[in-house]
Amino acid sequence: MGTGTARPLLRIENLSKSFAGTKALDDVAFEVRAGEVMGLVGQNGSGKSTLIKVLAGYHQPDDGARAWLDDAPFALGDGPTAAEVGLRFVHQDLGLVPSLGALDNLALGRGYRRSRLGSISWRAEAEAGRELLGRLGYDFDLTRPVAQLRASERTGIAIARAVGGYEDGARVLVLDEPTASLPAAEAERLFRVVRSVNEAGVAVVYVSHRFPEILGLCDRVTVLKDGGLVATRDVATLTEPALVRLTIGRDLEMPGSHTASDVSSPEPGDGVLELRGLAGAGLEPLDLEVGRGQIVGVAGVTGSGRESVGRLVFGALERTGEVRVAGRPLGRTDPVVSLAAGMAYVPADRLANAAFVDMTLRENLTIARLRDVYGPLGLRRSRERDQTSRWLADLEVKPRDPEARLANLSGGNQQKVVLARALRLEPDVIVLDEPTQGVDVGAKQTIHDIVRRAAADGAGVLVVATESEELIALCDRVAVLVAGRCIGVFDTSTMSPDDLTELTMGTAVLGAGPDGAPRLAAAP
Ligand SMILES: Nc1ncnc2c1ncn2[C@@H]1O[C@H](COP(=O)(O)OP(=O)(O)OP(=O)(O)O)[C@@H](O)[C@H]1O
Repeated sequence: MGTGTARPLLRIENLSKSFAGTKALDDVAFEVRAGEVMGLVGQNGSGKSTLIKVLAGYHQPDDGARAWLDDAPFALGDGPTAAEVGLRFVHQDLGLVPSLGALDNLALGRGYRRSRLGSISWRAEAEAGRELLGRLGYDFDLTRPVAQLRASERTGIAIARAVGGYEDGARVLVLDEPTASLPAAEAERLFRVVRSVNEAGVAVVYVSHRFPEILGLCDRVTVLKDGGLVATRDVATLTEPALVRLTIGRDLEMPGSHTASDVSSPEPGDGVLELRGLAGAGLEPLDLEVGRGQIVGVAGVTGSGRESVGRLVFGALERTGEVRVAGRPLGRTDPVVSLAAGMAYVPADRLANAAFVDMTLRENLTIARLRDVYGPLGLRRSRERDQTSRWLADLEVKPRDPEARLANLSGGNQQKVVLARALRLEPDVIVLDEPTQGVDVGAKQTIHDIVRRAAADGAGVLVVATESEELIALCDRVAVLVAGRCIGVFDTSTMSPDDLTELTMGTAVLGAGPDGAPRLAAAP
């Protein structure tokens, strides 16, 4: 935690922002004190990103908003002014060029250091880059394409680029869900980076749906709901349930433990999804079976092969081995073949791979199967709208308007629409890659319930996820990948999230204790 003082560094008052038909922010006040890490939380669509985008100058606020840095007023809604007063941003899309190394990415925006003759001074670049990333605790090859680095290292580069050498006047660093796609081990590393930036005198605004992070990292937290300010609290006075209550206005129900016994217990061999020697893209041959009514997870750190599994199963990546759906092998490696066989897939990067951002929610939802919204006179909009409205209500999507454009929804709400499209197909097999990434605590529970319901209705579900808590809460069994290889498929009823994290890091193995019960031991 930071060394927060009572002195306000950044202050915003009367901040409202209206979009056509939506008031994304309504008379919000927000303050960051010198030296502190300030959390910003709220349900999907509560206005967090809008607040950050107004600060960054991407959106103009409505009239009446006022802001100060160190008691000096400045205009909101203007990018150069934001940069000038010392506001720095790392957005969820880190804005890195994947094929370039850290040095080139650090130079993006500011330009390269040059010799007196005007040529790029690579030596100066390398020294400065090494020094800067070294201060944040990183030591990797600065010329290696960032696509080949760990996710936390990429985030580190984006942070290093944002704060520069600190000498260039960084006062407040805003991090928008920096750990959304980081597994626990890598998130820990990032926290150290955040702390070291903070200790160097830069205040931090930290946006996250992961409340343990907020409680562990922040000094204070501001909660938004429906565009309005709910509360600002010292985290020392809060517990996780209390923060949940402030955020969603109610307690979380205790997760109902999912058991496949809700439906007829699948017999061995009743696998609706069978993977036989599935391999490709960093994954060594994997055997796995998912029965009807079962939810099976895949865990692994970045680079373990986890990222490829969903796409390999669905046929979106070239694979070897066999994938069977309801006993029948999928002939070709082709998503069209997988869909026709009764498999639906929700990819992790929904915007790049699953969303038609310029289309309406109705179009996004029904596009995967139009036959049941077709009548003799063509597409029946009213039927489409009815179906869409039902799904939007079921998943608590905001706004509930089937004619809203997907681009205008908050990130978490976009995720729900993409998920609804897959579930609407009533598939035999559902493959979910990071199903609740960027989704708020309440919506996460809703999504888990819906996935459980789909399983109870007889689907087989494969969930690939970075969060151990999520896998333990949702799955019956979890396959753990380490360095491309599956080290075992574990029963989640005997395992804690920490056990699972340790297994993914290769620092523990699961053996049998004296009473025959599974127990963790250090890896040999
Ligand atoms: N460009 C836009 N046009 C219309 N409405 C928008 C636009 N951008 C955001 N909104 C709406 O403003 C509200 C706040 O969205 P915002 O993205 O700030 O939420 P958020 O708290 O960041 O959510 P998440 O946790 O899902 O990222 C939402 O109802 C969203 O649909």
